[in-house]
Amino acid sequence: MSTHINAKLGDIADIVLLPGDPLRAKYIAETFLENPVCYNQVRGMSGFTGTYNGVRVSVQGTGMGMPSLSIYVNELLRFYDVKKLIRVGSCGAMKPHVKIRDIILAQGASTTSNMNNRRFGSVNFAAIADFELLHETYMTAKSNGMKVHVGNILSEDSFYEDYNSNRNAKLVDYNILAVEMEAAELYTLAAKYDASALCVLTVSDSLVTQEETTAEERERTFGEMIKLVLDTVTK
Ligand SMILES: O=P(O)(O)O[C@H]1O[C@H](CO)[C@@H](O)[C@H]1O
Ligand SMILES: O=c1cc[nH]c(=O)[nH]1
Repeated sequence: MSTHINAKLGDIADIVLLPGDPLRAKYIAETFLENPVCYNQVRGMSGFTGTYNGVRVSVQGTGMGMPSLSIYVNELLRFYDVKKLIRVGSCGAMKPHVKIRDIILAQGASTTSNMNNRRFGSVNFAAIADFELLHETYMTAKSNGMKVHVGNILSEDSFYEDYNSNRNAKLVDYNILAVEMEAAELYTLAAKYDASALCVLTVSDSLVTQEETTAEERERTFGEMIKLVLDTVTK
């Protein structure tokens, strides 16, 4: 048992999917996993373990933002020996060619967060995905005929920013595909604890066109992303 996760060692699988929303964790467990068992309800941040293709997989909500994700990922890595962590999140598209409902594999995560400044001082640590996990997920997508974007994203500290600021224009020039709020911390912690991590995102809205998906559409397209990830990690 750790401070924020009320589970015994062994209750949580080696492979954990990480949605920001704990209700999405419940939806994923109930829709995609066989025999899901809830191992955590502390603060309503649900965690479940079940099987997919006969392989044990867990799904743990992380909350929104890097400080919240950091708590859950630290505890999964330090106290539950988790080896593979795949964030399954939503994001806002920043480039015009990235459309609503598209899927992004975040090869790297640039960040505005102060968490890495505190860790590394003047060094700008490059928070990157695990190469094998990224490659395997990309190959699964290709063999399923799915189009995915692969590239650099922005992990932002606050949701309500002025996204049309000059800063964002600069980031777009430098090929930042989309914005979300957790990947950089996930990648940094995975590097520290020698684990494999990847962030897979579905575009829920566009900062370019101001379009948004409906809740129903989001559920359906998130399903495509979840299946891609589960098919990859249970091969
Ligand atoms: O859909 P999730 O996984 O929560 O991800 C995105 O949505 C939240 C903001 O609405 C942030 O957590 C952001 O990263
Ligand atoms: O963090 C996020 C997630 C979705 N859309 C955004 O604009 N930002």
